[in-house]
Amino acid sequence: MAFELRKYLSEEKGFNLMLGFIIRPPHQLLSLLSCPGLRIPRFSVLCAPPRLRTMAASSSFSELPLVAVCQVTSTPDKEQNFKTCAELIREAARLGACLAFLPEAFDFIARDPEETRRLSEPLSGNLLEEYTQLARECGLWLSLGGFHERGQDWEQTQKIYNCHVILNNMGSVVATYRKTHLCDVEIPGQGPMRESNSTIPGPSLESPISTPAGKIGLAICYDMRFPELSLALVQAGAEILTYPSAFGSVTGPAHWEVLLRARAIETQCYVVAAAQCGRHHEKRASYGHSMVVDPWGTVVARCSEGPGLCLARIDLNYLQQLRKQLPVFQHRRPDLYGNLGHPLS
Ligand SMILES: O=C(O)CNC(=O)[C@H](CS)NC(=O)CCC(=O)C(=O)O
Repeated sequence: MAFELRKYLSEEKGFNLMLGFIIRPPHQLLSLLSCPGLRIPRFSVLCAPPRLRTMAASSSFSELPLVAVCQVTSTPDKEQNFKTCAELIREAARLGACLAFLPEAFDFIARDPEETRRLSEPLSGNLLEEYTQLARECGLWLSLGGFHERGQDWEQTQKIYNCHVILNNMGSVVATYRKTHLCDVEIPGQGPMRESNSTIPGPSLESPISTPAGKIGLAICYDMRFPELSLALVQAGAEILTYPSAFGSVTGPAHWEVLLRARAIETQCYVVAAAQCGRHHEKRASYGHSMVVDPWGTVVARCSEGPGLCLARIDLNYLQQLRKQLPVFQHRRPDLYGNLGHPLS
């Protein structure tokens, strides 16, 4: 994959590339591609390792499903945001991804709750229709990480749901999850976050959804702070956990990577976190650092600064092997602390 991509970027796009290799236990070979001079769409690709065992088996590394993680700076301009996301999604399709992940608030980031309400749409609105067409045109599955959704109860409540939508490659909505933990926090230096001013918490968790890359468990941003949720999702069969985010610029450096890697290690899942980055408007900025973590806890792909995308291969054989070698789910003691993360009904 690295070489295909390298060839594509250097021959067709004329980019200068650096290729590096890092060898680390357990016998993983990381191939690193980085392209410092790129403008949008910019790539930072740290490819999931062609593990020696996988290489020895019949399936080759380049046959594993490839996923793309898109990083953007949403503003209140919905049309411009769509253009940026569409460009990244088309690039992901050209690079051979089967699934592209967009961050929370990929549709817009407003200046205040009033503007959030005004710009919101129902799932049956124009914006979702445009993404439906895009998914079809590109033949790509899409994780739309946090759509400001006018739900059934909009007329009474005048509040929205923060809705993670999965579209299949025909553009059909195959899963929705409405953010259950709302971010009402005040961190010095970051500006207050009062998500519940405009948003209603979702009523339920959703069963993981089968995709060409694996079974995806749905969550959003602040949800990553609640391991009970990730344990519930993995016990319901998740292989990939997703945390599309607009993470704060103060909590980001301290918590972002640590939380994502912890969720990956304790659930033995891949973790995909598409993030907002940079300044959205005068009052708000996000941390960025979109990444994919493998079930061992290794960051196998990460975006560089600014809008762009990164890619990773999902190796479910490796995941199964690791779960056998390190069987933490057989070692739990619910008699001592209850069954945190009940299986979903
Ligand atoms: O406001 C919107 O339009 C979309 N929603 C968000 O951006 C939400 C609520 S303000 N952001 C987070 O949950 C950040 C969590 C975070 O930063 C942390 O857990 O440290």
